[in-house]
Amino acid sequence: MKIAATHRRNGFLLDIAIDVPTPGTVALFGRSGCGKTTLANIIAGLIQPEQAAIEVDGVVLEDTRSGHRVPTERRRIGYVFQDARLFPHRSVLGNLRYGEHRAPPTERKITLDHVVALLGLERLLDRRPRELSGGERQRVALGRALLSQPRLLLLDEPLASLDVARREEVLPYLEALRDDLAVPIIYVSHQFDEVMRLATHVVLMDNGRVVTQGAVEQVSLHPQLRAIVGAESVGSVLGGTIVAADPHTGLAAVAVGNGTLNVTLRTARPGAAVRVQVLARDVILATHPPEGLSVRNMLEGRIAYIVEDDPDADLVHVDVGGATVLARVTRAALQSLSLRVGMQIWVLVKAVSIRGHAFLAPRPPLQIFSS
Ligand SMILES: Nc1ncnc2c1ncn2[C@@H]1O[C@H](COP(=O)(O)OP(=O)(O)OP(=O)(O)O)[C@@H](O)[C@H]1O
Repeated sequence: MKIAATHRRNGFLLDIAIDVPTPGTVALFGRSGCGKTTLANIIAGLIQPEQAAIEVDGVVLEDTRSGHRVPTERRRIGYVFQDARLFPHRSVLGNLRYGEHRAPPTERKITLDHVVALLGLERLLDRRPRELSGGERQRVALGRALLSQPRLLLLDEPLASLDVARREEVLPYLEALRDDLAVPIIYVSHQFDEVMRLATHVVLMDNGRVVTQGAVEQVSLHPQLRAIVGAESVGSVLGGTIVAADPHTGLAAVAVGNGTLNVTLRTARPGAAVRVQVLARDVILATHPPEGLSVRNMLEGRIAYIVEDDPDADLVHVDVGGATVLARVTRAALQSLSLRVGMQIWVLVKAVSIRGHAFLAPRPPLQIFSS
């Protein structure tokens, strides 16, 4: 998928270039007003930009240089907004059928049965949208978009109107959708925990431009992230593999870098890929391997960088064997421990401070063809 766009509006300039392999989930992440929705609308064909070159899976949707422009209704983009925008007078099934009818007959690969099972809609089919919770409405909107057989799913903050409990309810469905179908997804968000759970590629945007883009692990270390998520939420995302899982305690041992972290994971399966986030404020550094502590998570590493965070504290980047842990350390502690680049160091973190999510990389699609 290649997306390049330049667009000027009321003094705001959007100037973006993204080139990522498909399928996958690309998160457009940035603070309010940075241009995420503008870019999504350009991709959908709802805004005509000054310049654009948009190609999804080898199909050119727009190329302003040659004057080629596929009209919005023929782009085959499944656009899901913050509010579900369901037809109020139709049942859930009727809304799903509407999506189905929009699909070109030759492209009907994603079936109604598959979508209903994937999004857990079995018991809701006869209901009207007003009889659904916000999370259920979003699941139906996702189903309707999928049944239009999109070449791209464009999800613009689909969880933003939901409370925390409802968001948690919908997120596993989004994960299932990402892992089960080979439809490329663009996911607009300003919640980093959603990005960490869903994205295979993150585009960090600021003021209409790309600050950085790449894997979540890499983007989590970028200094400009702090301005968006806040100093308290700065932390590194580490990719790992589950080596052991205890269903009784809910704790899983996750191999990360050259060590192991114990992480609370609801659904843990040995061998599965996971991402864990360790907040910089929760990390303790020790210059010698400590003994007699209750903390069970300890990684050995070397200090790679020390970056000023604010007038009183620094962010210490510790390489723990190919992965990086961030630690927020006061200037006073930095000096009293004589921390410096290259130094051997032990990283300690409480299991409850680690957020973990099972993560499956996209794989070839299941057999979802109608018989
Ligand atoms: N219809 C419009 N007319 C003029 N300017 C607009 C319009 N919509 C958005 N803008 C401006 O364009 C810029 C980008 O807005 P956009 O909605 O794309 O940002 P965003 O990152 O999606 O923000 P949010 O997370 O709040 O939805 C902002 O400066 C905004 O004020």
